[in-house]
Amino acid sequence: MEKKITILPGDGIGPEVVASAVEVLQAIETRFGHKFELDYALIGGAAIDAENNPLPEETIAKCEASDAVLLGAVGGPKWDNNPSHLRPEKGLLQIRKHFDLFANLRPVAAIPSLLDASPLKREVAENVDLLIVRELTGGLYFGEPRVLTDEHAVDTLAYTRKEIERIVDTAFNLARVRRGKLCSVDKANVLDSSKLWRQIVEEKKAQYPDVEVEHNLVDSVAMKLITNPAHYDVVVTENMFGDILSDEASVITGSLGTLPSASMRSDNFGLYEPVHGSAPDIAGQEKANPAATILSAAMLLKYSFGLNEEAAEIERAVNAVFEKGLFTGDLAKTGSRVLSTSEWTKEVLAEISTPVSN
Ligand SMILES: NC(=O)C1=CN([C@@H]2O[C@H](COP(=O)(O)OP(=O)(O)OC[C@H]3O[C@@H](n4cnc5c(N)ncnc54)[C@H](O)[C@@H]3O)[C@@H](O)[C@H]2O)C=CC1
Ligand SMILES: CC(C)CC(=O)C(=O)O
Ligand SMILES: [Mg+2]
Repeated sequence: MEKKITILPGDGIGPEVVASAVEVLQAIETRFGHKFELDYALIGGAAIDAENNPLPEETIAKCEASDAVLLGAVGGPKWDNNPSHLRPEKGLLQIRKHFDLFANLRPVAAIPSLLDASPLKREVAENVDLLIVRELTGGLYFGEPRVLTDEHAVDTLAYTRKEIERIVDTAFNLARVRRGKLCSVDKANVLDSSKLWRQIVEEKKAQYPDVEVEHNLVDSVAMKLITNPAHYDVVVTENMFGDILSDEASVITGSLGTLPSASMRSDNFGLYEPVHGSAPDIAGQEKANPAATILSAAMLLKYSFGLNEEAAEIERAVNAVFEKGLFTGDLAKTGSRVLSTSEWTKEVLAEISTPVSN
């Protein structure tokens, strides 16, 4: 198969974890005989420094000419005091909006060999297999008006019926091919946008009689997600609620460095990125865990290219390295050996180039 992928390394640990994922994609090319044409472009702080624009036209053009996009992360203290139109995060929000990537899929599954790394008790973390479906192009991160003066600031949480319907349909369809359970998360006791959200989920229920639906308020979900995460199958929610809950869910696997994501629209085009940010505290030190980005590349192969066997091979290789007890610093136990980003990546590459013996 011949495909074009735009690579957006971004800032902080972004370039480090993306380099790992690119090596893994190249190993998959070799092993399975595909051709992935990779084209690099700027986003975030790196793009502000080079072009004074967090999302240059050239980056958009390259992504438009590709079949999928792989992104690292954006942001860092260097740009923290920039005006909002020159913030690295603005570039990320803009690219999601430009490509109408309304469905952010964030799977969180317990990894047996990491159960000791999780701060949760083994019996709480094991058997977790949930999918957060986060609305990504509306809600609090995009609503107008926005105002910022020294005396007054406004953010707006707004949704149209169409925006809610399409993310809710996506979540119902994912629930029916998983375990048939959907939890819609809102704040309908306070927010009118949540009242409409809940009403639409109720209306849609009849179209999906095979899916069991519950409504939960976001504050109690924040508690239940770490006291009883195995309760959840598919969780659908507003943009910022999903952002917060998915970082929280990283305690289930023990590190943000393990959680991948896919940002999709209705066709096969997608942008794939780890759930974590640019981690300035460990950037440039070879400390980052590249698993989340490597697993995001696996999601890319599966969702955008339909390469299920290749994606499964990446997941197998990552799990095999964990099972050998090989970890970067975020997951290593006190006193045990810590692998650098590139050492850990080499272990994954060795797994992929060694066909499994049965
Ligand atoms: N998608 C994106 O590009 C995102 C960008 N950001 C930006 O990133 C910057 C830093 O934000 P933070 O709140 O610190 O969140 P963060 O996710 O970058 O880091 C939070 C903590 O997790 C650790 N961590 C994150 N990824 C890791 C990995 N792969 N391996 C090992 N440890 C890892 C970091 O070292 C840090 O202690 C900010 O500028 C923020 O705006 C934050 C979230 C998402
Ligand atoms: C710019 C932010 C919304 C990025 C973020 O935290 C995320 O998408 O997880
Ligand atoms: Mg986030």
